[in-house]
Amino acid sequence: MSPFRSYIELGVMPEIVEATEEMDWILPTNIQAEAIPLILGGGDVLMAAETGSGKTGAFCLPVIQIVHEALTETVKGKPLKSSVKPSIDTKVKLNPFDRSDQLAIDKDGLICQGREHFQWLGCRSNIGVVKGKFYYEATVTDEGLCRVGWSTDIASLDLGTDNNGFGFGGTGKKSYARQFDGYGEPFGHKDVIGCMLDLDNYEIRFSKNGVDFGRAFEIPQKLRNSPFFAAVVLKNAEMQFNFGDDAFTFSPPQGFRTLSKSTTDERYHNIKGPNSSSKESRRPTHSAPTALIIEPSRELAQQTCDQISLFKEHLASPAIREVLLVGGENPKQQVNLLREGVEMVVGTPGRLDDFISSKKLDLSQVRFYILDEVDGLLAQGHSELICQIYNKLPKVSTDGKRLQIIVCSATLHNEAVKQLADKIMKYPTWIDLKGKDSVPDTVHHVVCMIDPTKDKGWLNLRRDITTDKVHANDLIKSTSTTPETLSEAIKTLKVHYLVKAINALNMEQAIIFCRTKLDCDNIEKHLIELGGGPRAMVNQLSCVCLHSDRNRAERQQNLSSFKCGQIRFLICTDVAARGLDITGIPYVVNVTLPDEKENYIHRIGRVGRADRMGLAISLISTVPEKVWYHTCPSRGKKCHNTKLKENGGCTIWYDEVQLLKNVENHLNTKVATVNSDFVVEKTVSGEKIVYGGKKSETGENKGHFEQLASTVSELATLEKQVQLSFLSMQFNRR
Ligand SMILES: Nc1ncnc2c1ncn2[C@@H]1O[C@H](COP(=O)(O)OP(=O)(O)OP(=O)(O)O)[C@@H](O)[C@H]1O
Repeated sequence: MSPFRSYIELGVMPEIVEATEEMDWILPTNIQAEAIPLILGGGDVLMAAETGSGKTGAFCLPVIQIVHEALTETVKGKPLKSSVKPSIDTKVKLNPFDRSDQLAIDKDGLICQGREHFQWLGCRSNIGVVKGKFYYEATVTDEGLCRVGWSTDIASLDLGTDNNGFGFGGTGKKSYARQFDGYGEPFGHKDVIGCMLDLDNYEIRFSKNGVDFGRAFEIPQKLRNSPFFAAVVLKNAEMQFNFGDDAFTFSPPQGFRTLSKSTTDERYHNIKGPNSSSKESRRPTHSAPTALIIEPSRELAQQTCDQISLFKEHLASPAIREVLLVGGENPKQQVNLLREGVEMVVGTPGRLDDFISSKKLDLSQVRFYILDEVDGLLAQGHSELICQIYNKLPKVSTDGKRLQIIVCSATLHNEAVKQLADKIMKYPTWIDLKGKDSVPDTVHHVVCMIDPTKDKGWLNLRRDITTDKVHANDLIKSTSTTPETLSEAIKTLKVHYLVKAINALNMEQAIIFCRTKLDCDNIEKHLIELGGGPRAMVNQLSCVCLHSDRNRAERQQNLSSFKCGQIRFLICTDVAARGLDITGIPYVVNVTLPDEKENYIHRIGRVGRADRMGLAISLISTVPEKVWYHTCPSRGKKCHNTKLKENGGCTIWYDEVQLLKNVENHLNTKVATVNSDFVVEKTVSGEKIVYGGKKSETGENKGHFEQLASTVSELATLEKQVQLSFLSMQFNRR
């Protein structure tokens, strides 16, 4: 798709476009150009795109638009729209209003998919028949368990488990009233099952790949006046249906007709469906949002919430109300806000879990379930919560719209995400701009190897630099080269090298990532001793910390003073690795590599955003470092157990050389090395790159306008040629 389509062309409403223009978003980014139409079109979407590529806008813009449209209709009391109106539809399809919640049906109503491993999910056709002899075909399009057949409209969706439905299952069994008897033969992937209903002789039979197995059931007397519908039930399987609109794979037996050719007097419409004629004005339900967005950190949730309030700025009344539900905020205030009414909720897992389980948040109206930084949420252990929330969401809303699920991240390429998508998403579209996790070309990243066997400087630094006390019980001797001594040496050298890098590159601002909260605190302490710290705003080393031991107010305050440039250095744990968007930050320093390679990509992606250039430097120890790994109940509070984890303690040996290899393998690239003088001379077209500056200014890449320039000039030349040839034709005619 061309990256030059405007927001209007993508279908975004003018009021929202006005807001994007005020933010200087002239054209959609590539991910926005791909995702917006898909979301507006009602699809489930998995968005994989580099850090800083504009994913927040890609999901927020279309969701806000749909939420606003729905709200306007609700408040004005317009008739509820329905994408499928079973009572008037003349085409035979699977009925989305007569199915198990989690069963997915494609838009044509001919394919259905159940992804539950432990639960049967069923569905029936929208049109049934009351007389005649009918045939349809069902093909197994994905391995799994399935039963097809015929049932009345009051039968259980778990076909064949009550007195109103007749099924034939893949294990070669027919079932009625929960009685499973051998019949025909087993079937599976790619087999075509013919389902025959004979209401002249009151019998049901089945065929497999054209082989008729003969009578399976005699329809009992009490059901002979009931309408019969095509029915299916699946367990982690998929089936495709042909009710006769397409040519059958195997011809129906003599005398049987297709369901789609049934006549009006033979037909019976399933009345289950949305109330398509309600004109009653409805007020939005309190505490019941239309969109639910989950973010892995409070800061990111706040940021997304702020973006929503910018995007909705010019939307006419009724106004969309967004509520932030994160820990550290007063829950009473949050409850009050919800009670006033809410359309969009942005929250973090813990607080959302609290509010949902205590029924303070009503999920009955949710139409959009959005998992931002989904792999991060899964890595934090929230897979179960995500599924629990999903199970509570309505799969079709009161106005007949299906639940849409959107997940995104710069690092979507992992098995856990795929498994989650299989479980909860319905025919999702993958938007994968690169096909693998990658680093944007605006982000340069280098490593500086630190070898304590060569750099003995740590001996003199020990008294000035506080380390994490992992070696409090070890004998650290200047003369020894034991792993413990080298590990302690590296802890000291890392802090020293950090300050060296800051000075060498004359860093205006940087985000400094540490592995633990304690490391953050120790570095802050050291920078304060050097004259910096939170209160030394004008100092070269002014800094603040951001990690989960700091209270919400301090975290907010620290982030905002860093964002507005009052403070030069933000020292943080991986709590700030993902999503935080601060334009123009020139540098990231990884004092220690993260243990998850994905977080390396997210951390370094805090620079090189919104068309700016950025440099990430990782300090890598050439020797193993012994670090805290608290598994104790207190999670490290007052824990001094320096024994290794395998010996019942709370430490591990950390191997950064291996971690670097993992990152390099994942990105399929070698990360460049810099010396301890930190001279990083990157030039493009002879010009030195200014980190923090605009990419287009450095000449490395051109912005949208510059990219368009050559096309525009080509068009101008073409237009001139056309005009000249037109004039010459006119001239020659005379
Ligand atoms: N169409 C646009 N034109 C100009 N700037 C944009 C556009 N879309 C987004 N941006 C800017 O790009 C920056 C990055 O956007 P965003 O935070 O959505 O990235 P992301 O893809 O979510 O990154 P991450 O993976 O790190 O979370 C933001 O500063 C945002 O304002």
